[in-house]
Amino acid sequence: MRIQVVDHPLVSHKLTTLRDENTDSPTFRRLADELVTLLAYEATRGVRVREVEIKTPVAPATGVKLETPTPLVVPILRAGLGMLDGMVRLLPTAEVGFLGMVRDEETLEVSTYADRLPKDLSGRQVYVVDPMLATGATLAQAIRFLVERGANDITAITLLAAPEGIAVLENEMADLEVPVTLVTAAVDEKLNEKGYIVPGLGDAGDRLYGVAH
Ligand SMILES: O=P(O)(O)OC[C@H]1O[C@H](OP(=O)(O)OP(=O)(O)O)[C@H](O)[C@@H]1O
Ligand SMILES: O=c1cc[nH]c(=O)[nH]1
Ligand SMILES: [Mg+2]
Repeated sequence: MRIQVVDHPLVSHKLTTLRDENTDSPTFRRLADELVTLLAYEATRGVRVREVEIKTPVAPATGVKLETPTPLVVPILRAGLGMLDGMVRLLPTAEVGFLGMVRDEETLEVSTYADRLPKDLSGRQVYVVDPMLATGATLAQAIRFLVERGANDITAITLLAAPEGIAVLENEMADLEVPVTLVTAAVDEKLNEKGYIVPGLGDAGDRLYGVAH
């Protein structure tokens, strides 16, 4: 698995406010949206394009257009929804598939409650977005679903990642033929005994949308 930590002062600046417990929900949503735009710019460096010939008002020119089928963006509900608009702003022609996944706060086991992915992802390039990579169980399961459907190039974009979760993902992805890239704004120190990222930002879904039961 290729890992890219986006090291940029604007990313660090926005992330600091995002982490702050005094940041309210509207500001949190705006910052998550702004951050994903910056991360997506880096994450889409490998987006597939094809050469095209065009004519400018002055002369013929060679350029590129996004290859078809265009990439699939997959937000993991709930918190991943906070990163969707920023992604499709950069990739307006992308299709969107949804995965609803939740981890049990006691056991940290993950269950999938919604699967609205295209049935056949053969040869597709997929960008999966979720702000938090904690134990890694959620992203590992999501990536397995995508590979089973035929995706052949997967990039996960997160705001924060824990070293423990990265290790789990690397282990899970070791025997996959499919290239997987992780793009994140920061790798934090550790997980606490409740599986929360330290220092982290708390529960991303709750901070975006309110406490869910
Ligand atoms: O790496 P893991 O240990 O699996 O944890 C990460 C997951 O936890 C959070 O979702 P949560 O289960 O809180 O659901 P929500 O988005 O509905 O709040 C987060 O958005 C990730 O999906
Ligand atoms: O710190 C964490 C870990 C998992 N999910 C979150 O929203 N926050
Ligand atoms: Mg949550």
